[in-house]
Amino acid sequence: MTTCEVSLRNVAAGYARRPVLRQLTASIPTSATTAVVGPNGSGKSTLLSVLAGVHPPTAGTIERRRSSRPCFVVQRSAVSDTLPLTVRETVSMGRWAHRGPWRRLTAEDRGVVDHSMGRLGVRELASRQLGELSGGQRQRVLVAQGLAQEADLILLDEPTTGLDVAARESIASVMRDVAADGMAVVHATHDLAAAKESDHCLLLVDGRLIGEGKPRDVLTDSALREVW
Ligand SMILES: Nc1ncnc2c1ncn2[C@@H]1O[C@H](COP(=O)(O)OP(=O)(O)OP(=O)(O)O)[C@@H](O)[C@H]1O
Repeated sequence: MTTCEVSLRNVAAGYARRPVLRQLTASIPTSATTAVVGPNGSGKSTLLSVLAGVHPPTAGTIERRRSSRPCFVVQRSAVSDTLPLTVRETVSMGRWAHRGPWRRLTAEDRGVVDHSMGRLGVRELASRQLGELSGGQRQRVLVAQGLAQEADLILLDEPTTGLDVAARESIASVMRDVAADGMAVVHATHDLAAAKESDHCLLLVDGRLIGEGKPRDVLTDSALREVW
């Protein structure tokens, strides 16, 4: 039986005078990957921000099974190129929620940081500056930072956009592995192939949920023709 990590009921959210999500009722399963799919402007990033707790809903309820802080990996363009940070420092920031920014990392923290870099294949880049990496390398570093948080709920906004096939496959395989470890992984994506490989899928159009379930049942040819 599927365990529900997050349960949203009649959730509404938006910006100033612009309502975006409307009457959204959906479940995010534990130990599974969930793809959030929909056209530009359909509300995918807004939904992720609501799940991350950084954007408060204006109506409805959101129930979490576990109370740890969610990890939110934003699109790589949202992270400044100019920050003078190495890859190791960037991934270590994932431990701040556990230690605070001014406390020294413990041996356990350093182990988690090394393990997270290893999972994403960026350990050999550890002493490089974030700003001098390629887009795909940076994106893998940001996902490693997310993993270092050891959150139960991982939210990734378009984690594979603009990446080559190898980098896409490496991120997809990490998402499957961390889901198998018991986490709930949610990714907003325009990559229908990646969405189809997910365990669960939410299809959004104009802020409304028009399909939820197994990708093969939601992303049918007729649904895709209708939406795009
Ligand atoms: N900070 C903001 N202030 C005002 N409106 C916003 C803001 N962010 C997003 N919106 C609006 O909310 C709507 C949903 O945007 P959102 O970014 O959630 O969609 P999306 O499905 O993630 O789009 P995309 O596929 O283009 O990334 C859009 O109409 C957008 O213009």
